[in-house]
Amino acid sequence: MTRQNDNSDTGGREAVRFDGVTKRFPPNVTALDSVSLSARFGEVVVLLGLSGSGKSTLLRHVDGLQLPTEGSVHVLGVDVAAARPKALRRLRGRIGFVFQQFHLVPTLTVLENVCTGALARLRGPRLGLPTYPRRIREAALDQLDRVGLADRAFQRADTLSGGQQQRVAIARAMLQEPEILLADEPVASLDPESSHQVMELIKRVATEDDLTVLCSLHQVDLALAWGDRIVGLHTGRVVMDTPVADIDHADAMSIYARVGAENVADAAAE
Ligand SMILES: Nc1ncnc2c1ncn2[C@@H]1O[C@H](COP(=O)(O)OP(=O)(O)OP(=O)(O)O)[C@@H](O)[C@H]1O
Repeated sequence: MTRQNDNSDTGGREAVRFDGVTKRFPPNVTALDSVSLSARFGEVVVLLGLSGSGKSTLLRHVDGLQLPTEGSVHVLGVDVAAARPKALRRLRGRIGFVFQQFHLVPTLTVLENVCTGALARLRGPRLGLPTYPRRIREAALDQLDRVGLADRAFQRADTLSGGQQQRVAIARAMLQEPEILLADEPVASLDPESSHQVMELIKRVATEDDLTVLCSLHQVDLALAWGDRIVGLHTGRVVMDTPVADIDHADAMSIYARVGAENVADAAAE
């Protein structure tokens, strides 16, 4: 599926834009410091940085879970801080999430877990697979097929491996037909092989669906293998914003070296 984007509400090809975003938490933490960046449709942007550098805070600004202390965030053409509750709800419906801990319901079947991705679009609670409309069940099965797990549809979610559970979580997110996918350390709990499989899948769905992905990672090799662009954060500042094609492993590692990172920031400012 290739989405035809209506660029009238997306400000051209930008799906996400941060302009001078600073986020402070009391009493004196600056989690984001004058962050400006943008992400285009279909682009996989990987956020790298030390623990505490601001990656999760940045992701939480995309769906308005947190609002900037200064600056602005535009997502799919919507000024997130200025959006009314209804507009914010609608915007959130266009954003999918994948988390480190998968957040599946362990006792439900794999297929029902995927179906829950449609809950925001359905009225009223759903208890049990038959309570979902047939078209949702079929679409969920299609998404499971896409992530290579259609044959596991009727197993309990907790009988799957970690890598498989994350693929189910991606199928659930994709059932929502999002335009943006936020992935907060999606492979942090996985072994190296499963990590590559999950990142390969994220890259594939992004390409197929013209989906914008913002994904925080701690593994430079995965960022280089599956990202289109790397944004490096260091104490809340963007110290690198570079297409993957233009950097090598050593360049990317400089994000983690305090002195190296500051040099990159200084060079970028010159
Ligand atoms: N709600 C909050 N209240 C106070 N401080 C916060 C809050 N959320 C984040 N912080 C602080 O903001 C800074 C950035 O945190 P954030 O979680 O964004 O980093 P991170 O790069 O995602 O780290 P990790 O890789 O460990 O997940 C940290 O100093 C953190 O303690």
